[in-house]
Amino acid sequence: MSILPERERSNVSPPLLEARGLAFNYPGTRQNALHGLTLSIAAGRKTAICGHNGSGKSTFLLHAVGIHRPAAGQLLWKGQPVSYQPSALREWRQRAGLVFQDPEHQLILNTPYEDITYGLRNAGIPEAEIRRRTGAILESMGLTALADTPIHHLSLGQKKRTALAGVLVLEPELLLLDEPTAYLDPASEQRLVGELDRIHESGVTVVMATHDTNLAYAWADRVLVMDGGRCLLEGTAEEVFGRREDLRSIGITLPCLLELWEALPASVRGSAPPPRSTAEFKRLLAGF
Ligand SMILES: Nc1ncnc2c1ncn2[C@@H]1O[C@H](COP(=O)(O)OP(=O)(O)OP(=O)(O)O)[C@@H](O)[C@H]1O
Repeated sequence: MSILPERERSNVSPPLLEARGLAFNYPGTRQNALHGLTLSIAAGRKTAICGHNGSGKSTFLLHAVGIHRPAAGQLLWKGQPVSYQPSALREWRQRAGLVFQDPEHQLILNTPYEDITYGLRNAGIPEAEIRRRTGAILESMGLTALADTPIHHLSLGQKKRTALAGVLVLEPELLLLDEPTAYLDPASEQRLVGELDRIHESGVTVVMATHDTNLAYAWADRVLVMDGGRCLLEGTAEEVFGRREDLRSIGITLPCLLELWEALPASVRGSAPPPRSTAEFKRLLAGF
């Protein structure tokens, strides 16, 4: 099956991050985790990367912050090939931050305060500035009261927010999150999505890898679909989720809202574009 990635059409400036033909396999494995992966992350947008287990989403994110290095192909940052020299890597990881799926893999110190300050100390930021930035990020993430609580006493949602704070405090241009809502209850998920929207509104480009097509459809303005280490579809949420047969053929479920919308008689749907949220759905139905 061949579904070619759609080209970025509207952006004249180069993408913030671009992967061209990346190939990668883990030591001791035969199958390529990335297999000619070509995709672009547009600056200033909210991008969701969808794909089922093992499609290569996490492996791409690890390339996006220079933790893995491709065996073939190239990564470009603002149109320039990235460098793997130690000083360039350090700078790259301040501009692009990754929040891991499991906060246990990210949080290494004893308390949120210690963990959040760790990255700033490594970056050589003066102590007064460390205190100012850490206080501000703890406040904005609702973690001030937990600043000195042992990490192992925090709930999963609090650990996830701490891991996110530790990345945000470095003021990245690009924030990447691997399955940020996994295992969160609906209220914690809603809170996290609200936080991601505020971060995006402050000018940060946000990318999340997720299995959850409902979330991707409601949240993202660009969606990429990966399968077998490649990017098969790339476009707006409407464009990508409009490719129903392509998605079904690789086992990706359509967002519930779209399924429901399509189940309505054409006379009810009229010419309105499909709703992106439950509230919008209700508003459209109330019009009939
Ligand atoms: N540390 C590792 N060692 C060996 N193989 C790995 C390792 N990590 C991932 N892989 C393999 O690489 C491929 C891509 O995995 P990856 O974790 O990138 O996919 P994913 O889309 O993020 O999956 P999931 O949604 O389950 O997290 C899979 O075949 C996986 O088994």
